[in-house]
Amino acid sequence: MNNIAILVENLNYKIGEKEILKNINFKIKKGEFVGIIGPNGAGKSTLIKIIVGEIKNYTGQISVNGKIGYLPQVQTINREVPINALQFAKMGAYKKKVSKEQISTLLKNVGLAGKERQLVGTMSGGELQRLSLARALLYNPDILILDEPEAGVDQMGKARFYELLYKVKEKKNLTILMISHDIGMVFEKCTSVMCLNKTLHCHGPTEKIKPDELKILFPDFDLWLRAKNHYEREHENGDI
Ligand SMILES: Nc1ncnc2c1ncn2[C@@H]1O[C@H](COP(=O)(O)OP(=O)(O)OP(=O)(O)O)[C@@H](O)[C@H]1O
Repeated sequence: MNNIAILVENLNYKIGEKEILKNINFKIKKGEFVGIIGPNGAGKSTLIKIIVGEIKNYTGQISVNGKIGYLPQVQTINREVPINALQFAKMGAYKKKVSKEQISTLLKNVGLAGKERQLVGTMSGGELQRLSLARALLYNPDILILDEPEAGVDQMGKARFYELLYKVKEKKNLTILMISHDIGMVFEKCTSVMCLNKTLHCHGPTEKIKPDELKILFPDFDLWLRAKNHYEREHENGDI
């Protein structure tokens, strides 16, 4: 288990008579950046909720080696609560004492320098996403789990965020598990891919997943190709 971050064995989960996840088995090694893809209703969020401990009535074994930092979707964050970026980030520290300077440095590292006093409700999707990352990092996780970080974030914000994630992963030797609907971005940034649709259809290093395997899962595969071409056009000058 030493070099394994997450081990899932014989996982099954039902809601009533409906099978949501069926016989899921996989290992994620430390330091991997894994993208979970699959159609709507495939069970991706359910799998993550099981790994982070939100859902408990499954059968099978889940072993997690390290502390998990969890980033829910931006849309689930309540923008009505009148708190500023500093207060929001500080919640990630739980009971640990952190100084304002520590948080300010972290905000700077995620590209939010000087935004300490800005109300969370007035932030863009991209800013809120990076603020959530700062909050999760304050907890010093070994494993970061993200549910659709691109939701509510524009294409450039998304590319910047994935680039930032990759840098943080390298610097802190994190393992990342991320649900995404942006197949193009997953193939650009992740080291491996998991294709889920109730069962695990394919799992392996990004370069070893064959387009034919994805075509079976995604009727709108052509859309992905268009998204990929768009991404390449936007990045032809090497900008992030
Ligand atoms: N509380 C619930 N009661 C009944 N069915 C549920 C419940 N939560 C999830 N489901 C069903 O479980 C299945 C998997 O849902 P889940 O949210 O994990 O899928 P997903 O792959 O994350 O989908 P999406 O990409 O649309 O977010 C879906 O068919 C969904 O309708």
